Amino acid sequence: MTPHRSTRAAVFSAGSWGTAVAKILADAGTSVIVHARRDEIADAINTTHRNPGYFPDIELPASLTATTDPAAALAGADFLVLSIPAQSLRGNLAAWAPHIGTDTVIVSLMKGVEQGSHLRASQIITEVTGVGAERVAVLSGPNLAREIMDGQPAAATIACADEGAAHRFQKACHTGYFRPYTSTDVTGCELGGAVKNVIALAVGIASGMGLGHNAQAMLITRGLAETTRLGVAMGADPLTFAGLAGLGDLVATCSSPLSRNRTFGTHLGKGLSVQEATAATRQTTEGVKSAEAILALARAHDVEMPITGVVSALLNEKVTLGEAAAALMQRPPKPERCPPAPRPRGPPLRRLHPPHPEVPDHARIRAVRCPDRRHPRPGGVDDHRLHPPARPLAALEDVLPGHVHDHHAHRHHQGRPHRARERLRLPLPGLLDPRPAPAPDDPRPPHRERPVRPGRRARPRPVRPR
Ligand SMILES: NC(=O)C1=CN([C@@H]2O[C@H](COP(=O)(O)OP(=O)(O)OC[C@H]3O[C@@H](n4cnc5c(N)ncnc54)[C@H](OP(=O)(O)O)[C@@H]3O)[C@@H](O)[C@H]2O)C=CC1
Ligand SMILES: O=C(CO)COP(=O)(O)O
Repeated sequence: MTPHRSTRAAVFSAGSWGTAVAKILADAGTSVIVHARRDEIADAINTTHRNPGYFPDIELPASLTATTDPAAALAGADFLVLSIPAQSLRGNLAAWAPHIGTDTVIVSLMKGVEQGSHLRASQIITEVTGVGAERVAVLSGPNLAREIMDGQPAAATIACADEGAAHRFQKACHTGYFRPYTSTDVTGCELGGAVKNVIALAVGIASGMGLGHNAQAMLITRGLAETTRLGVAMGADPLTFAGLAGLGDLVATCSSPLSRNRTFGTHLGKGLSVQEATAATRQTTEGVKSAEAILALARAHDVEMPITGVVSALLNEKVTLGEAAAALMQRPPKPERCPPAPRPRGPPLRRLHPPHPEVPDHARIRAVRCPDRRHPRPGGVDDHRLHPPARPLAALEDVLPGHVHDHHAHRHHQGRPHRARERLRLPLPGLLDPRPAPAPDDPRPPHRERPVRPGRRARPRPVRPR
């Protein structure tokens, strides 16, 4: 926490999080210049040391200055800190790229996935600027900007393929109230930040519908499970999702009324249309724009994300609130965590994991396959790719056409009415169908045990993919 004014950071955006991170950096002793897109905001920061657009009541450090000129902001910058809406990153960055220095480390604060390309911010940065992964970092964690502006303690994770770059930014933003940790798991940190926004929408919806803390905790916990599944499939370290950028951010966002995503969800849960909820929201709500892109990633990686699926369907106004809740609750029963998976037969893993520059091939394969098949996979994640769900997701398939990849249903139910599907077609009597969840169509118990001969110890039998 030693002052180091010789370190320079250019923060691109004078929005909520950009302003808060600029303040953190300045308080940590870094020399900071903010790039605002509006003259009046830049002028106010320079003259009154306040940001009237976002935090009119908070005095900013006097050392913090602002400009609307990207070249001036980027001159001599050690760090370019980006904090604009993820969907607007590509176009803006293309205009700023010529001014980025050859040694400048680019730090993304953004928690969204681009529509159409389905890329995360760090990938867009690499693509647009041509800068190598060793110079692209992300900062993510439970960081509600308002609390940080009030000087309340918080922590975050800075991830970069180059640990040295992460350490340098850690030093540049470490203050008495902000404690950054480092990591090399860029994919995991970014996915944790992007998917939690969608889960926060779901929790907000539940809260707006008047559902209680049990329901909200269920969404948080199962939301974490589906985030981890996607992350592991994309080469992330499962343990990242137990950290600040995973569970930490998920809990903060899903439980705080300060969260824009949770608040947007609450509006929907109270019966506002998507259009009305958008009109009631002034600031960036990344989950609304990212839900469909995240679902597309889930499909591409053959991962189940039922909560993201229903949120996306609600945002597209394809289902009602009651149908969405029923679709989640009437999914066929399954174990909370899948047991150790056998070595997968069928298509090689390589086909399911398209190469990615950030993750060496051997690491990707190690992340999902334990060399000793008697042991759980690292992190014990219930990973649909290696252990397909015992029963189909037919209930969800009806409300989310095309989402569910259901090998079991294809094998066993072709040409026959599906009980779960039939059930959903019935008009829902209330918010939730009070009838019991559909009985499994598969008469086999989830895990058959072999009869054990006296004197011999039972050994687990490899589970056949269904
Ligand atoms: N707020 C928070 O607590 C946190 C936010 N984040 C993430 O930070 C990112 C930014 O969010 P946040 O600061 O909250 O958003 P805000 O809505 O508060 O601010 C957005 C900023 O981006 C600018 N902006 C908006 N649209 C465009 C555009 N099309 N082109 C260029 N600039 C634009 C705005 O300028 P103007 O004021 O002129 O409209 C403003 O400076 C998001 O990805 C979010 O998920 C991450 C952690 C915490
Ligand atoms: O990312 C955040 C907290 O970590 C902010 O969440 P919202 O964008 O939902 O306000």
